[in-house]
Amino acid sequence: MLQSVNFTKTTAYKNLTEDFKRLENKHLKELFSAETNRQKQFSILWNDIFIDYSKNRIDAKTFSNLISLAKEVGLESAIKSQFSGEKINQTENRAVLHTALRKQFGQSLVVEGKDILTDIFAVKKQMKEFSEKVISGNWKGYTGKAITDIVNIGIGGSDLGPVMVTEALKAYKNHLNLHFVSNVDGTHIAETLKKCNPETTLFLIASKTFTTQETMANAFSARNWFLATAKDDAAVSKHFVALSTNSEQVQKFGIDPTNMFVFWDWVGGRYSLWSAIGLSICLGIGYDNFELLLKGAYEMDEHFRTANFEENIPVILALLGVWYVNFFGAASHAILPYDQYLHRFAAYFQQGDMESNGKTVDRSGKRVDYQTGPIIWGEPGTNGQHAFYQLIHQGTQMIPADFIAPAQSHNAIGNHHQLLMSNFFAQTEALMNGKTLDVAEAELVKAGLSAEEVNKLAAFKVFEGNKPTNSILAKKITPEVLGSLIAMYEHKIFVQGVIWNIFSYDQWGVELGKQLANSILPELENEKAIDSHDSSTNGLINLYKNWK
Ligand SMILES: O=P(O)(O)OC[C@H]1O[C@H](O)[C@H](O)[C@@H](O)[C@@H]1O
Repeated sequence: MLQSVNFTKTTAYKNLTEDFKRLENKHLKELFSAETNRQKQFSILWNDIFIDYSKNRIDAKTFSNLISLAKEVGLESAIKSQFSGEKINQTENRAVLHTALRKQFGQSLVVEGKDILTDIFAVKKQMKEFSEKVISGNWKGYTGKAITDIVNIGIGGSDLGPVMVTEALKAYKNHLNLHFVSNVDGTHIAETLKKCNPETTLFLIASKTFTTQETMANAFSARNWFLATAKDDAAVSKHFVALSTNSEQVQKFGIDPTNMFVFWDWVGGRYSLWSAIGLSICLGIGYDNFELLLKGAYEMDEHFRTANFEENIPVILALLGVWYVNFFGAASHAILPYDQYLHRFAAYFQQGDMESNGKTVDRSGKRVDYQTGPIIWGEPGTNGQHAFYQLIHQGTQMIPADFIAPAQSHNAIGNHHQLLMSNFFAQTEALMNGKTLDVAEAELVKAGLSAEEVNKLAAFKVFEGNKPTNSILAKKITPEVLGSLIAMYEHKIFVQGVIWNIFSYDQWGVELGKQLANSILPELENEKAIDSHDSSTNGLINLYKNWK
């Protein structure tokens, strides 16, 4: 079981406090000139991924104290607990075993006396056979036509992962058109169905619980739309399949149990793309590529599980994050992929990270007196450069950022990739070095400005620099590399949760809004004025009722 340790009371934390005093006002430029082999010291080449964390505000001593922190909070045994299937998600009394889904054929994992890989491999086989049948055109719709369009209906973890992965691996896409409907806003399903033909559309109803309001509403609307043309309940089985842990609800909805792809309560929603929830991935890029994605994740699992902390990528990234959140007071962390295909990567980890570590109560049930999970955000470069990088460069907040780029593009058109990469390299360099007042003045003088104008303008052209970044350079974004990158962030999140002494695998914080929406829903169904809430909520509801 996970130990409950307040990391701010450890010796390592005390030492880090001293490190902070030493480094708080030290410029990264100074650190680089003091250590000529700094990149070598603070980087890891692993498979086809290179992690350069040298542009961080640490020195060798801080690095070693951060590693000690991981040791002191019992990270080693926490990793063992997670991988072996202990019920570390204590508030839900569940194991956390998305890593089991990535195990390779021929392996086993016995949890509570049962080899859980037997069931996992059985579902994978079902996914392989089904996806191959649909892709080849052998799976026919109710009028005998092959499937052309797949609509995944799901939300949160039953949507974001498949969306992100199928976008990231679009270069591997086959002929099937993929659509994702998540929002309960009728616009989402309506606009999607406009593009589909009921005879050739396959719906995947993706929901771990099969009770999620948004997903069920969209699923019922999709079925009504389908039956309006098919006019035969028996046709549903050729066009609707379920990805879920809840067979009872799946059957109630009317989906044939043979069309159900199961997973288990030990797969957290935001960690479920590796499970049956990944069926849309198999359909979109083929089962073999899905297996490669799992393989890449498995390799990262093995690295995380076995590498010394000093060489352990997720552990190091997590510790650097803690360093900025808890010592420098960073409130957010940016994920900035220089790859258009990764345009949903940051959005995916908004759920992955913020739903996991957005907690205020520690594992003993007490309110924490330190900061926990940061706000995760980001957009692909170079678009972000022309939008929000201003604040990263010259704003008052410290925003540690991960820059991710592939050395090889899937679309080598002209010199596009060189243009992209020149920006990737330039940004972290600029964030680190900044621009001094002297340089800013000299540039203005060179541009022919008068002394007075130089004096007026120079301050605005100064970049303090000293902004920490990680550069994550991959050879190419293949399914395997993507799998490794996703698993890398998953483990980073876990490590941070262990250090912050919080439960990373529950998400009680999403419940209150759901509860209140359920109590408000019947109030919207009649014309009566509402007075059961505060004046703001009553006023809003009543105005809505007047206007609708
Ligand atoms: O897969 P489902 O059971 O439909 O859940 C979908 C999503 O909704 C929940 O409210 C949680 O916030 C998410 O963690 C989950 O992924």
